[in-house]
Amino acid sequence: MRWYVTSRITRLSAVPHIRCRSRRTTTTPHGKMLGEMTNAALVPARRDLSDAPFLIAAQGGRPSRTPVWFMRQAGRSLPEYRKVRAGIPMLEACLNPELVCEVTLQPVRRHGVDAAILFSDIVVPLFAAGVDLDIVPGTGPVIAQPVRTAADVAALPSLRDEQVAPVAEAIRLITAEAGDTPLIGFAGAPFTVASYLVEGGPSRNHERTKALMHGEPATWHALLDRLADITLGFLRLQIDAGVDAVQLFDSWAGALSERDYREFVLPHSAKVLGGLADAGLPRFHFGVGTGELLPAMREAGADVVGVDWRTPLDVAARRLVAAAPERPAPVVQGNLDPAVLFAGAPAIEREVDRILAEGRRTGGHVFNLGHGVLPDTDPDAITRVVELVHERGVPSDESEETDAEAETR
Ligand SMILES: Cc1c2[nH]c(c1CCC(=O)O)Cc1[nH]c(c(CCC(=O)O)c1C)Cc1[nH]c(c(CCC(=O)O)c1C)Cc1[nH]c(c(C)c1CCC(=O)O)C2
Repeated sequence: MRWYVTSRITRLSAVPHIRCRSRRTTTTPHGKMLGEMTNAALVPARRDLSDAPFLIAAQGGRPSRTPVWFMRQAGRSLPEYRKVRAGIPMLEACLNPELVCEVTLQPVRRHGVDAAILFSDIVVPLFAAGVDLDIVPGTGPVIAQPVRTAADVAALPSLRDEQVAPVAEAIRLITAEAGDTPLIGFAGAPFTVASYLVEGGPSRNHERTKALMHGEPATWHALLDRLADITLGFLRLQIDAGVDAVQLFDSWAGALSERDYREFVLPHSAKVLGGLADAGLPRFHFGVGTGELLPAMREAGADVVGVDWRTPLDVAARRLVAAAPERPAPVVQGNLDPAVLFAGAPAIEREVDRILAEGRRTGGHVFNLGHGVLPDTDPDAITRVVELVHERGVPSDESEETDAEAETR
């Protein structure tokens, strides 16, 4: 039981720079909050966002402008984030609805991005389920007792909805405040979450993870199956609470060969993404260094494939078309190198123009970085990218055939 989360909410309500206010009795224990939430009368109607460029592009339509948002847009690059987070541990922040709402909306207010992404972390559902872990500043998630045996896997707790009720509450606050800006929900994919659980923390080579995968495949598949269930449940809760799209982060999948990805990872990510198909929301799927995996990641059930800066967007689109010529032209997301934001205005303009041109030769483009915003990034550089994308990312000319369309002909 982590009642401190709710008691902290009460204190935060008195802090003037938090704009998001819960109208619910925030001191209510989680169990009671769930009781209230499952009452259909309290669930707000989903917003009509049919004109939102982000959702139109994600569905392969032609938006009025190229939509843009940034992975890790909420976070340490923003002084207003550092101010509200001061003294509050990361996981505690992620389970505080008012704070989550505030931090999620900060980059929307400042930069004018076309989508908000829920402020959370890939280990939040594990933490909420009772796994002993922490997010250590400058390091990332650290697991007290790494999961390495069949007995460890069997001992993993399941996730009950009431344990992440503060996340659902945060989503309701955000969607009430966000006007016509779509909200992206997210979760870590089974492989990337497993990597933290097995290694015990961040890892360069993922050697223990790969040892389990190859050495004890039955234990590996049991672990990923458990994680797929937790991830699917967490994303379903987010969808029920009102998110407008979801992104599955398989950040470290690029460490795998395509063969290993297909055998050891794809079926479990497909369980998650396939399990959300009936919701009818765009599903984004992203990893770093995944140039060789893009078709397999799409096959796992992605509507939009995220691409890091190593693979040009038009090349990515051609690979996706070649692998699945019968499918609609692929929609891609990306892929400005986050380090370019440190390179000054001329370099930023040049790179934005190049990426917009490459994005026109795909079935649809959602502008983003190739990975998350780095903590020391100048926020003005981010705002400038948004302005440039909105000014120059005109919709592709209807008469102009994209490379992807030409290949599908
Ligand atoms: C691998 C991964 C993690 N977390 C996440 C991933 C997948 C995405 C990716 O590849 O970047 C997902 C994540 N984590 C966070 C978000 C926020 C939403 C957004 O604005 O995109 C998202 C989408 C907040 C966060 N998650 C974390 C922070 C920093 C903590 C802080 O501000 O104190 C934020 C804003 C902590 C975290 N959590 C994790 C790392 C590597 C770190 C950074 C550690 C550090 O450098 O301090 C694990």
